[in-house]
Amino acid sequence: MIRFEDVSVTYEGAAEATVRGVDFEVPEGELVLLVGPSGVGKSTVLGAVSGLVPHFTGGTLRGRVTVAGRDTRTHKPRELADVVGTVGQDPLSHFVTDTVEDELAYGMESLGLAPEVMRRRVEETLDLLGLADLRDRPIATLSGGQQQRVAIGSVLTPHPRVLVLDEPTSALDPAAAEEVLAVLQRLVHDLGTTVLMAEHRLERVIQYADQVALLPAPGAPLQLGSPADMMAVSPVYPPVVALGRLATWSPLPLTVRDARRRAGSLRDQLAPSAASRAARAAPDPKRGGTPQARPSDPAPTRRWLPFLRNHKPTPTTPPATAQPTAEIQALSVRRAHIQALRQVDLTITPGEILALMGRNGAGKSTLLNTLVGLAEPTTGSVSVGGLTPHRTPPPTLIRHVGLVPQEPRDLLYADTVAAECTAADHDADATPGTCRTLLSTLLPEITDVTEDTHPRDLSEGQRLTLALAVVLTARPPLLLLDEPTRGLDYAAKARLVTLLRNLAAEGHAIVLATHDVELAAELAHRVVLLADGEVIADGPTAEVVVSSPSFAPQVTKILAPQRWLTVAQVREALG
Ligand SMILES: Nc1ncnc2c1ncn2[C@@H]1O[C@H](COP(=O)(O)OP(=O)(O)OP(=O)(O)O)[C@@H](O)[C@H]1O
Ligand SMILES: Nc1ncnc2c1ncn2[C@@H]1O[C@H](COP(=O)(O)OP(=O)(O)OP(=O)(O)O)[C@@H](O)[C@H]1O
Repeated sequence: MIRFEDVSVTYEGAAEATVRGVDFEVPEGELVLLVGPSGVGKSTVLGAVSGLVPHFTGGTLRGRVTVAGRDTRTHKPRELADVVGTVGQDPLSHFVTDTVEDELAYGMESLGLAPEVMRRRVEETLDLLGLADLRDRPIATLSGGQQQRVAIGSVLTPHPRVLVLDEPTSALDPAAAEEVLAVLQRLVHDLGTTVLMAEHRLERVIQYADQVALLPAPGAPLQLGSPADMMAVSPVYPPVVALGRLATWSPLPLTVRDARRRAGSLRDQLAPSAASRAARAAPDPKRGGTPQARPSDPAPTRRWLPFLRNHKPTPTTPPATAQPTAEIQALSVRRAHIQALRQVDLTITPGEILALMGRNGAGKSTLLNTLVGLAEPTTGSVSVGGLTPHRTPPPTLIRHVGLVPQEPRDLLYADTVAAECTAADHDADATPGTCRTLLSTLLPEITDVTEDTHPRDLSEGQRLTLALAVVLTARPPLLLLDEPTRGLDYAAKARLVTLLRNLAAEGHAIVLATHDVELAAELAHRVVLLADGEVIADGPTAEVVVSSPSFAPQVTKILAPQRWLTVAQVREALG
């Protein structure tokens, strides 16, 4: 159904081809997962299937890509639209109409389907993707995850034979991701739909793949094989595989269920450390709970950019006497007729890393927005460093709080990476070069990107890192990140974890709104769960996530009833 014959793509101005010698086939009715580190060219391969590369992106495509027998060099994307449905990384750029129902119907209208067929498929898709309650809503008022579900729904309704999906679950909560993937699997199994999908959160998707197409490094040949074979050699792999590699299980487990079946002896080996951890763990006086295990590395340095040194500082529990960085009291926010937050109380203290979790639409972004003055309290109060955010002028506020938004492009407005960094230095009154240094430290590969690259042409991970560098340039005591691991591979995520731990050790308070349960398990001191605008749990990470089937990380599920959160903890305990 999809055939690549010795394909290489070179973007304009690039010294070398982004992908080269790509040669593989995807048979009809298979789901193939495209795996590889950030910036390796996954979106480029996907774009070559939908025709967006090179017709829309520019550059040169050598070799041949055919989809259902059509050559994508000679067929423009719209001439492939009846066969290929594409969801890119940025749902907003997809939408052509204003409301959910219109958007679901649009693709079918352009193909001239009969009104009764359109009606039926819209209803089916609203049900399948849990969008029925949102059918009349303007798309612009939906949360990030709700928008992503609409974007997926809008490509499903025309029943294309081929689906090309670039990180389709990146903004979805864990339960919604499972629902969407189950729908895709049904299409593959029941209708013979062919799916080519790139996704960084392999823990969510690997079990659905028939085959894995691996791009291990820039310019390296693409390898196609069974998920287990590819996971044995891939530089990127989910925690279940990391645990399998650590325990030398063969074949490698790909699901929590597989791993649980083999975990008996590992649990036995870990039992003494689990018992001694339990005995050591003193109740946390501040929160009345058991603190999670913490690395016992050297004391943190006070230097700015300490992550330059590759050390793991001890996450600090803030002293009880510390002045709060931010305080939220009885906060309610109404947006149009939607009650986005209800009576939220939250105190954020210096040095703490707090993960805000909850289903799509629970109110996480709204809460972050109130902290940076982008949303106003309807009732209640918000105070950051003693200031009321929505009444504070931005030049003052950026020194107190910075938000890396869900769509980094909402923050980036210059035409080049260099101009973006210069503007950030200027806005923050920082020494020229501060932003650029931050950027290269966060993402060493950024040196491959010229100063003149348009932020739009960066890969998703690169763009997010640029936005993070821009925000950090002003060194705000409160750093907010909305879904920061969207588009990041495991290595970039590990660098982000080190960076954020070090910032916290310096006294920065960090709040992450995230659906990435593995990130929360690894990084957060505390998890606040929101449901329908209300706080339903607030406590140490281990306590909040352990009891939740949706929010527990893979290692916790595999090794229960012992309470381990990450592979790193298990490795340390095994010595
Ligand atoms: N339109 C474009 N013009 C110039 N360079 C581009 C363009 N699109 C992508 N690139 C570059 O090509 C490389 C591969 O990008 P691509 O988005 O395909 O990688 P990716 O594997 O999908 O990355 P990620 O996982 O971070 O999304 C990156 O260095 C990127 O900067
Ligand atoms: N401008 C708006 N007008 C009306 N309703 C809105 C607006 N922005 C958000 N909402 C609604 O407020 C609720 C909370 O949205 P919010 O974006 O805070 O959720 P979230 O928890 O961040 O979701 P996600 O995980 O999908 O990003 C949702 O029901 C959303 O549809």
